[in-house]
Amino acid sequence: MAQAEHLPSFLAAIDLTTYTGDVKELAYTGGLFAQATTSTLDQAFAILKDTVGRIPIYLDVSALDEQQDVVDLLDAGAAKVFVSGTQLSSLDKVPNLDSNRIVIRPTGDGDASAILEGTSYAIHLNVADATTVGSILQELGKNRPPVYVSKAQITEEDAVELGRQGAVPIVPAQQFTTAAEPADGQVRISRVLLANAKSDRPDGLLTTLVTDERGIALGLVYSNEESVAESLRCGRGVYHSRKRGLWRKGDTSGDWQELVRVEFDCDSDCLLVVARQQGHGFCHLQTATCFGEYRGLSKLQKTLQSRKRSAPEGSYTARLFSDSKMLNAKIMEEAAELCEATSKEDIAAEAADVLYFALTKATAADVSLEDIERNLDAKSVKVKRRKGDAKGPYAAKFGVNGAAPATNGEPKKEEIREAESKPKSKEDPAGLNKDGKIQMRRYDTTKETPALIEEVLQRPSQRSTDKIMGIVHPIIKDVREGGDKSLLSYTHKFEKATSLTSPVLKAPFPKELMELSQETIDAIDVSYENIRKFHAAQKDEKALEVETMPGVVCSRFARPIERVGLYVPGGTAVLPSTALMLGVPAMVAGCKKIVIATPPRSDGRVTPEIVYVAHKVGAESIVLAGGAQAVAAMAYGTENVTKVDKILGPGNQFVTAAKMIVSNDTSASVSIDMPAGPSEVLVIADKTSNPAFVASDLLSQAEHGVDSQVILIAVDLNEAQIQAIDDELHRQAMALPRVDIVRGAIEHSVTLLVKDIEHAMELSNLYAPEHLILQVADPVAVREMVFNAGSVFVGEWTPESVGDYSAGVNHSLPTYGYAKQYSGVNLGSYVKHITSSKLTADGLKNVGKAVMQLAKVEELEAHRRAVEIRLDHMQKAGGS
Ligand SMILES: NC(=O)c1ccc[n+]([C@@H]2O[C@H](COP(=O)([O-])OP(=O)(O)OC[C@H]3O[C@@H](n4cnc5c(N)ncnc54)[C@H](O)[C@@H]3O)[C@@H](O)[C@H]2O)c1
Ligand SMILES: N[C@H](CO)Cc1c[nH]c[nH+]1
Ligand SMILES: [Zn+2]
Repeated sequence: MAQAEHLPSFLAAIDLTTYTGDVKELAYTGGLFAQATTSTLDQAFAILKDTVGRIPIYLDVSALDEQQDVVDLLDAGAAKVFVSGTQLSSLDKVPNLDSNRIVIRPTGDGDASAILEGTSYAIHLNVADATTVGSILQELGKNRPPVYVSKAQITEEDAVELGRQGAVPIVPAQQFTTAAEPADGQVRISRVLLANAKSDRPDGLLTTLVTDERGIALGLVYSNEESVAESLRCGRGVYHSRKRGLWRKGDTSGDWQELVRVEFDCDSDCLLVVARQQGHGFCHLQTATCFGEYRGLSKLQKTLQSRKRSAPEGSYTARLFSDSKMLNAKIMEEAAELCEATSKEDIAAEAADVLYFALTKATAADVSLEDIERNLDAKSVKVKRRKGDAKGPYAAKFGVNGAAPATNGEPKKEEIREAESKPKSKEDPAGLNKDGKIQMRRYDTTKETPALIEEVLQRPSQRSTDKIMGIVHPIIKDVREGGDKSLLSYTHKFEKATSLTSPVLKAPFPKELMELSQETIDAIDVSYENIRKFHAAQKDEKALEVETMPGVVCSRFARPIERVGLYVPGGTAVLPSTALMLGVPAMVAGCKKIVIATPPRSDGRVTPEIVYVAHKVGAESIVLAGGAQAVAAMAYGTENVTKVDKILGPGNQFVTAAKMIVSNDTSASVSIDMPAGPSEVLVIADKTSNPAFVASDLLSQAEHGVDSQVILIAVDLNEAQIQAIDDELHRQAMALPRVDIVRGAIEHSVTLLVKDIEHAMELSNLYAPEHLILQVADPVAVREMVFNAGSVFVGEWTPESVGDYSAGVNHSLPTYGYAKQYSGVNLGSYVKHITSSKLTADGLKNVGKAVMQLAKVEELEAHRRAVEIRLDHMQKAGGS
């Protein structure tokens, strides 16, 4: 499926060696395209610096040898980079790099369609003629990725035709013109810009939204080719008035507009003109917009700008503008108050004050909101993220980033902690978990309200369900309709496994795909055997039989679910242990077809450990796909993926949402195990616990993902004992390879101080953790008090990780509080229970009266007669 993306109407190719910065008319629309080579790198950085946030710059970097140069160019704000296939495979591994910023540049033009087939990256085609492009585009159909096209001798007709087909033509900048009558070989900007325009009006006019640079709507007008061409020519807002024809805004009122940008909306039926309004405003009523005056920050900016021009002498604003020391003092004062604010209202009020004084400082220096937002946008495209640690005196002041807390009147650590113990809201920014020290926020339940404790026990917020559903529904539909081809294209997109040609690996699995070290084989074998034993013991070997009345025998027997689909996550970590946890019970239960789905690596292969487990449990196939697409393929089946009856296994929000959707679709006829999402653990520790053990258990779940959550309930611990756990947590975390993930998880993790084990268990049952660890004096007795938990780990010698891998219990467990109503995966998850009843004649005589009476009550006469007819028959037979 093509990436949903807003494409420019064209790119104007410039030569970095001769570029002088004169791109005025071209800057109003489209983007600039240039070749960055080792010798033109400096110019490339210069143009990016010059245009960042104003003109999108597209760079062909296929001649650069150093990947770091490419990343630096993206960091400097390049909109997209055009890369070779070899560069792509290494760029793939760069964290935070948005795949939408990469365009693949196949070499040669012969087999472009073959290269395009199945890829989800945008493509740059360098072709001989427009007809070839036309036919390639047609062949690729609507769902193709974005295509950029350049051509040796490109004419206006070529560019227009390409635009019509939805491709982005690349035209040498010097060929572009704003002249009404172009000379030979020239290309009119307005024509290419409007190539794909669609008017939904009978008069052919284009509905035009006019906004300011902040995106605030100024008004709605109309345009046509003539007005657009004129607008580009003179750099002003020019429109088409239905009464007066060509309308150069401001010619009579003086309220004219400086043109900033012209572009189309997503489906090219509405033109967007971004303009800098001069004079009173856009509206004929002399207001800023046709919808009234500005509000919020725009209004504040307008007021400050006008005060700067003419503030009454002695007024407060005039003082602020003229006294920079006073202004700086106000900014610091308000920032400090914002740090101290805790309630929603106070934070809103203090943040407003900070913004007011900050904007005053900006206005004094002629810096506008638009400049500030451009700066924010430029930062948002950075690939290399700043660590964002607090610096210098501020780090010391708050004792973060390992800095010693300041003395000399500055708050000491104990003072901060003291402040911490005051009632606070969940989002309290003064929480101890600053990004330097890895530390959980701490709440004393004897001092806080129960409502606050319940609030802090909320799971980390997940992306909105609507948003996730909005992403997942189309994926499911695509795979259901497009089968293997769609499934593959999603794998190419998400897993970047572009070399993969078949979405399924069928058993018997080739030996070379499961080559492992002997230690790994031994470890898998030990775990396999323990999991097998524990799950085999859960088998109902014999049917259950109960004689409810003399001659009335009820029984229940189990049968395996025939075809099961097991989802083994593979996004943030490869989890062969999950393949064991799902595959072994399926095998023990006797499921006939075991299908395992897991996202492949970018080389298209599955981790050998997973292949080995699949082989051991007798899986019939491995679906090389992840996410919602894998779930859909197993729910509905495709040409090569076997349809299953039940889908089991944990996964991220896309996987969980897809499981929910398919299980609700009666036409899919598929059930699921449970919602199992981000890992979590709750540890209850008392004075007998070992701080290092406690910290290690918390960290073992925190390292799963930034959305994991870990909770410590400290039972009657004193400050030194809690501090010992905190210190251990920080020390051990800093030594972990996944420390960044841990940091993210700890952000929304908490320590709760309670007085006794009863309160600890009350909170634990309320939270219903996926894993509950009891590091307390009498853990077996405390286990009796557990009502809601996925799996319990009893005593100091039972780390949670033994359950994750090898003890024999299952690690696929309900999260997010679902332990209140769901069990974790167990043998019962793979079987159905069928009941049967067998009556003798006496049995029917004994129970028949009750049946007939109830059937009568329900007025279901046929039910009643089914008994009566038999009883009559017995009577006749007995009488004869
Ligand atoms: N509760 C349990 O028993 C248990 C056990 C193991 C793992 N887990 C949890 O399972 C989760 C695994 O998540 P994961 O992400 O590592 O792997 P995953 O395999 O669940 O998800 C990866 C897939 O997500 C899809 N995806 C990613 N971004 C997408 C996007 N923007 N749009 C659509 N699809 C997208 C891709 O298809 C990708 O293949 C973790 O939260 C982990 O803690 C839970
Ligand atoms: N703790 C996870 C379940 O929440 C499972 C797992 C797999 N590998 C390591 N841990
Ligand atoms: Zn784990």
